[in-house]
Amino acid sequence: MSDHYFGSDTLFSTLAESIGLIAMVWELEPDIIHLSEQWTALTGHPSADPISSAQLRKIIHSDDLMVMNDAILRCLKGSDHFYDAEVRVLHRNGEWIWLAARGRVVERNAEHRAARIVASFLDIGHRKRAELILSESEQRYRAMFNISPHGILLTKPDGEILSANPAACLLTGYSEAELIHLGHAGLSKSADTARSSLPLTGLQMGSRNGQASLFRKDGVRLDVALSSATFTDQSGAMRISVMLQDITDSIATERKLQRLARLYDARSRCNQAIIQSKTPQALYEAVCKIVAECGDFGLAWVALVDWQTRQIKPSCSEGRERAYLHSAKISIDPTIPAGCGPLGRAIRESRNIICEDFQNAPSTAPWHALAGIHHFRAIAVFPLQQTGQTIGALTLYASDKDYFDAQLVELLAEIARDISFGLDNLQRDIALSSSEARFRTLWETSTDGILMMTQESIIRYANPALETLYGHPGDQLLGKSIAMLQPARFRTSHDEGIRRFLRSGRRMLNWRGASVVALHADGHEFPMEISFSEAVIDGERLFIDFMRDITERKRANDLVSHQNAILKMITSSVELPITLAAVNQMIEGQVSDTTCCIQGLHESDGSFSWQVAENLPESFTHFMLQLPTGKAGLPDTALDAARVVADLECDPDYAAHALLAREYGIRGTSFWPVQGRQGQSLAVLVLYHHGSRAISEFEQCLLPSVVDLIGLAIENRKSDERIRYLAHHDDLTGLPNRARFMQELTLATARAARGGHQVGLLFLDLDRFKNINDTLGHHTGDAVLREVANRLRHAVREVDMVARLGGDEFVVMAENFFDLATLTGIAQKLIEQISQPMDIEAQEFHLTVSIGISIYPVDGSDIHTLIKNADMAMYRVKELGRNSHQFYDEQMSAG
Ligand SMILES: Nc1nc2c(ncn2[C@@H]2O[C@H](COP(=O)(O)OP(=O)(O)OP(=O)(O)O)[C@@H](O)[C@H]2O)c(=O)[nH]1
Repeated sequence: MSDHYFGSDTLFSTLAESIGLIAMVWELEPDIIHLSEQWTALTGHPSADPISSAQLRKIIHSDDLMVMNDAILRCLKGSDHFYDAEVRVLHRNGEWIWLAARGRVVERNAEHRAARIVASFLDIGHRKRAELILSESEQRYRAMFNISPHGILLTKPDGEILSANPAACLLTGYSEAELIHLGHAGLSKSADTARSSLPLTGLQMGSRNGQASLFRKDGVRLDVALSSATFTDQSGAMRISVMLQDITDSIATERKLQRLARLYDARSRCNQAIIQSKTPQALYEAVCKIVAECGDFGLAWVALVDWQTRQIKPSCSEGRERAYLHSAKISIDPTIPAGCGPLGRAIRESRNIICEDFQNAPSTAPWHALAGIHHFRAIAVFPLQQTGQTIGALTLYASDKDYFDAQLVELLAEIARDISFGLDNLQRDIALSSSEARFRTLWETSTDGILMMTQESIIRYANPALETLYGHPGDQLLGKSIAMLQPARFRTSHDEGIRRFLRSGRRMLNWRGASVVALHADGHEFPMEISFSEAVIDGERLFIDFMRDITERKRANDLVSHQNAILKMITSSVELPITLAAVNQMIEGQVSDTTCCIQGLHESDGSFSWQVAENLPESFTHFMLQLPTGKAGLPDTALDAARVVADLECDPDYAAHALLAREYGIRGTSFWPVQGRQGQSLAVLVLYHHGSRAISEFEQCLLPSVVDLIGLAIENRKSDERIRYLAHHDDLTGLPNRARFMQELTLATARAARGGHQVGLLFLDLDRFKNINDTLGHHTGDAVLREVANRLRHAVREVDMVARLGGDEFVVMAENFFDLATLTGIAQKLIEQISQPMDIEAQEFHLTVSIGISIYPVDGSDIHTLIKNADMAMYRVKELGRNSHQFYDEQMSAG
């Protein structure tokens, strides 16, 4: 402030200085501003010299000039004061400082215009800085409030909403006004009153952090994260700022993750159940329970389908809404609405069907009302398959729409596939266990020996029958070479066979029913039928051998084929000794340690006259043959009934030949009488046993039939002989018959033709034989004929043949005669013999005979001509008076 001014008004000056407030005195005309020292203190500018208003304006911030102008203008317009004109003044140090100016008009001119203004300044820099910070903070808060992506509510502690930012409006779907109207409580209630109310716990409690659910205006439930802070507003009232962050998605994701984690757990638990379940029903129940629990499904159930009736039947169900199934009608019949729902389609089409809005989908219309009661909003159906065929479905109901996201569906589908897989396994297991049981039974109870051997012929497995078959305990077989079951001579060919097969696949042996020779543990060999197959068991290629002891079968077959051979021999007229030798051989093949002898009876005297015993020493059989029946040889009863002598040495009846028997290594014997069809004794079959033993059951069966066979052979032989005899002999007289005679005549004429000699043929016909028949009967006639034959046979040489042609006609054939006189001599001798009286049946007969003679080749070059001519000559004799003979001559034929 200038000295002259302040100096001239000491009071004012003193006042100004003392209070330190007055900074300037502005004389408006002329424009002079006097500055005090306080100005200097405030602005750093000198105050000794007055300045003009223009100079003042230069150091006032351009933004604030208007403020200064307004203040002055107000004074100029008549106001005496101006207050708090806040302006920025450039401090001498170059910084802007805030000053609040307050002025007063202290002098006016005659026109009452302000002539002098006194102004004081207050340093308001501190306040301005505070205001700035506050303003910036406020701006930041406002900005944050308005543009925050998170909802912010300003509330009273009682939950009344005072303000809501745009994000909160966006989040909740309500306007700010609506929110203010609703308050906390309203937000935590759904607009849809049917839905449950979830409290905004965090808001109500005013906790700093929390989580809550609220319902949007459109009814959608939101999950929000809460972050609240309590503060006091300018009025000192307590306020709460609540920040809402929509975490619905992350909560949903988290829930899904949790649900998935639970379902993954469920899957592993299901897999456990699949392994542990023994039946499909147990599997369904276990899986249903697990899935319902882990997936938080209101209902999980397994439906089974009956394809014939098209009915769906719940196999099991789990979940709090199980009652749904009592009322729900579900089918797979596509012709009715109940069959066109997700379950019906899923089963028919064998595919997963997910319905994310169960209560609104057209296809689920039949169940909308019921589903509403049970809060089902989404459904997922996963068909279950067994061996490729859909047998039902796993069906799950969730209380939220869109519950089944892709990941969940995939997981549940996997569980369904696991169940299907489990069902197949279970079926396989059941089949396997029943097959295993069957196999076990077969393995353990089979009468066939079964062994499995490696490619190296090492025995891997052997069943109990095999042990019995070979006489080796099982533990002695396992791990051993199969060679121990084979006679040494077959081992090399077995090994070569296996090697060849492994190399080329060629089978030299019949794999089904090959006959081999097996070696028993006790060293004996026995016939075995063996069938092979190949299998890979536990990764190892094995040969499986099925073995059957065919000793009995072979014996039976041998027996049958032997019997057939013997029967053939019998019917083929093979010599009896050869046939009986075959019988002995058959018995010796069937009965171990036995040698046979068949001792035949002489037909006439009943003594043993022949024997067949090719395997007994001749000295022994000769000795035995000599022994009379009932003495030391065969027992008295040998021809009547079979008898067994187990040990000759212990039987006093056989003391005589026990010694001899021992010499030939014979201990026991048995006798089997052979009888003919009429019960007549034919022979005895004698079995000599090399050890002391009783007859076995088999032998008891075998030997009677063998004995019959022997009887048949002997009788057949006799019949044969008879037939053969009758074929060539006259049954009545025993003379060769016509057929035989014709053969012999043929041969004789052939010989004569070759040798150039002659054959004489004498044709005999008894004279008036008919009378005998007629008077005394045929029987006597037969006796006469036999006597005639006898006489004729004895009347001629051995070389001359006598035959009966039939009736009372006989022929004599003479070869190698010298002349006709020889033939005449024969004829006369025959006539003479016949004419001798015959005593037959106490009567005497006198017979004569007429004889015609022809000679080969002169009287006929063939036998028929020869016979005819002899016959003609005989008739000539008859004509001439009988009882004589005639040679044929050609005139007889002419006559
Ligand atoms: N007893 C018996 N009579 C037989 C047999 N075969 C034929 N006769 C009979 O033998 C008789 C043969 O008679 P013939 O040769 O025709 O006549 P005959 O009485 O001998 O008279 P002649 O030959 O003219 O001298 C017939 O009565 C036959 O029935 C037979 O086997 N036994």
